[in-house]
Amino acid sequence: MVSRVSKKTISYISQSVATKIDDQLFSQFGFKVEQLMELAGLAAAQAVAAHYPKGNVAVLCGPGNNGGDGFVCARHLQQFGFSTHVVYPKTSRNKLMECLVEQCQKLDIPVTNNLPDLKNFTLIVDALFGFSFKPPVREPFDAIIGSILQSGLPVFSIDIPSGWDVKDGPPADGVCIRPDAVISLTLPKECMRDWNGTHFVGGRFVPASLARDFQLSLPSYPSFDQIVQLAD
Ligand SMILES: NC(=O)C1=CN([C@@H]2O[C@H](COP(=O)(O)OP(=O)(O)OC[C@H]3O[C@@H](n4cnc5c(N)ncnc54)[C@H](O)[C@@H]3O)[C@@H](O)[C@H]2O)[C@H](O)CC1
Ligand SMILES: [K+]
Repeated sequence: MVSRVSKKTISYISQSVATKIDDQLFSQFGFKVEQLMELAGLAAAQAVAAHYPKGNVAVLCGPGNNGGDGFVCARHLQQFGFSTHVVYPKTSRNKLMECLVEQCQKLDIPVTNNLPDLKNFTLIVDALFGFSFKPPVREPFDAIIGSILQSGLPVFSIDIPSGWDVKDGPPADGVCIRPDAVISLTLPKECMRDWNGTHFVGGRFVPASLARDFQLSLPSYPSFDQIVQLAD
């Protein structure tokens, strides 16, 4: 059972604060992106495993670090006994992403540019875009999101439902993910203020001094838990 934390006790942060926190974690606190991505992806996998029965999961991975979280999540879900398939429409030439692809392939997790036939899947994990998304969705992602909406499958979004404006949330008429559940990393972004669906928080790595500097109210994680679930 994942511990509950009231949404009223934690901060909601802007795109620029989220970016500055990341920059400080790397430049002032000695972290490598791989370390934070591994913790973020593991937290996402734990939230999926807590909320859904084992099944056949298609993990949509975008070209940035949100996509990186998705690769890590797919790998951990496979270890947890889920069957996972990564959809990676736009290959990044950066070394970290190449290693993440190889790690999944060596675990016999298929990594394809295109969507597989979704009729045999039970869940979609959305790791297309996170807090650096700038609307509107550009191709080929618009068609992919359209297919996901048509599939009717439940979607679990990592950090931000893809296609949502990081501040203002879902576009009135644009293509975007309509999630069943979300995990916010570090803290929820502003677009999540009015979200009343299932909402986890993970990313238990922010040093207390950084939280003080940014006046962040972080969730109080119990014991050695890596995720909490928000309640009213
Ligand atoms: N401290 C933390 O919480 C950590 C969070 N992590 C994850 O990192 C993402 C943010 O990653 P970033 O690389 O900055 O950007 P994104 O992955 O959000 O997306 C950028 C990527 O997407 C392309 N893009 C942007 N807008 C569009 C568009 N309209 N259409 C198509 N493509 C678009 C852009 O070109 C980039 O390539 C955060 O959300 C967390 O998930 C870290 O893993 C660790 C620390
Ligand atoms: K996402």
